Amino acid sequence: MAIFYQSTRDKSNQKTASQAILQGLAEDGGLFVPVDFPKLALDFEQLKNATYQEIAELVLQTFFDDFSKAEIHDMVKAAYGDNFDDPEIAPVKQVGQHYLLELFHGETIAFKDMALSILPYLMTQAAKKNGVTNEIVILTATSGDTGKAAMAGFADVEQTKIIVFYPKNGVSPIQERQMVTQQGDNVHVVAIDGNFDQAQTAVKAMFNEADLRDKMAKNGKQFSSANSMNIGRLIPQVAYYIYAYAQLVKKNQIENGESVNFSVPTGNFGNILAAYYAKKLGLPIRKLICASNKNNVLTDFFKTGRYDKNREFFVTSSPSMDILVSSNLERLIFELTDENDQTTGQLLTALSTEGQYQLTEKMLEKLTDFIADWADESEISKEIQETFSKNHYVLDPHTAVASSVYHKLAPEGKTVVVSTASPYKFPQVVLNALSSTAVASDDFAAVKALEELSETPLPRAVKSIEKAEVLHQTTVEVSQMQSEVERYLGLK
Ligand SMILES: N[C@@H](CCOP(=O)(O)O)C(=O)O
Repeated sequence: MAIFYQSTRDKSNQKTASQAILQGLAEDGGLFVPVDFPKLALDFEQLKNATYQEIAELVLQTFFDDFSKAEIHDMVKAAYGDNFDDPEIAPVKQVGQHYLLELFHGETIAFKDMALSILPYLMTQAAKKNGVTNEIVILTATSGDTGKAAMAGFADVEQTKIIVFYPKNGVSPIQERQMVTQQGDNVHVVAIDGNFDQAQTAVKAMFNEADLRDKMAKNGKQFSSANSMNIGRLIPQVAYYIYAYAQLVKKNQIENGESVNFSVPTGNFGNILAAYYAKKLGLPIRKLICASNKNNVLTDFFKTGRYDKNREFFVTSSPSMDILVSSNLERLIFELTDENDQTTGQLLTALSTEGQYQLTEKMLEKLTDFIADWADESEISKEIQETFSKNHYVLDPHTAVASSVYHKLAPEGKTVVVSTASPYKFPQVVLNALSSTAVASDDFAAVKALEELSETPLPRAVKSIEKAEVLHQTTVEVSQMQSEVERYLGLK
């Protein structure tokens, strides 16, 4: 059965998987979702012995069926190899009474590598498949992790250019250094005087700005996305939920068929939506814990059905989650409206014009798969400190949010906390949580102090940037983002 993808704002706008990946965002501003959601009879007696790569192949073959099995096999093999520093790719560790799914063993030590190591292959193969000879310009907004992972993935990939926008004062010093030292002839990273929401809104607007699109086309270029609005970013993330479950069965931690919870640090709603898609596919999941930091717009949404971004935007110690407009929620809203593209469009228009929308009672009743809460800065710090003193395990601040919220909600059943980044991306915050006396003059001093204190191996991703040359220093106002894109692409 061929799977088609429809826009959440116009169901008649349908594409094959490869076309949807190439496009990134639908012309009408909507996000692509499967027309018929696939189901799999997941046999964990077999899957418990599968490698990460085999599970990734299964997931990609199921969702992206206009790629051949051989193509998917080759792409998976190239994407998940010794670029990961753990042969298991996404190991599951027991910490106390729960489990941690470590998603930070890729090149840029954040969970974004799980999808961005394969997206460049999917993109270039999709271009071939559809006879697209245009240069594909990957336009990306980041609050810290996506940007570096996307650049690492697309650096020097033929027929592509990548442009990344990040909030100048809204990422950690290590995240920023990872980005500004990125090499590659097709890579451009730009700081903005604004926050992630402003960056993402401007990026989305550029996709569908008619004049810009024409100019791009006349110059043999077209946009795509490396953010989770691109279905090609989202679906590879489904694999690690299935793999985690298979590992728990293999280690006799759960019975085959037993439902588990996943606690997911949530910002743009991509990671937790991938978990929800895993559940729809057939994975036994009890509750999805949507864990937020002080930017707790999603906690309020799940508790009340009102999405209201009219609130203060906080810069926190978990910057990748500093988001008030969670893009992927649109895919869930589309389902809550019984796939009504008109209603979805109206709610999302209300969000951009009034900054809020309210679900009906009927829609709210359908939100049973999720529970939600948030952690403030002192709870994050306490969680890092307690996890280390009890288990000698160092959490990064994002994972600490998910762990803290898991402890707060204490759901029935076994829980996997999704660990989305290495603590070495946020050394000052983690060091301060672990020691009240340690002082570090800068982030690399904090890295060293943290390494000594925690005896946690230092990843090569951090070692390699300490002395690396800064290659990108552009900063623009939000209102100048489009003109910076045009300048870089030689469109003016
Ligand atoms: N958390 C993100 C923000 C963008 O999210 P994405 O999953 O849609 O790429 C980041 O680190 O940049």
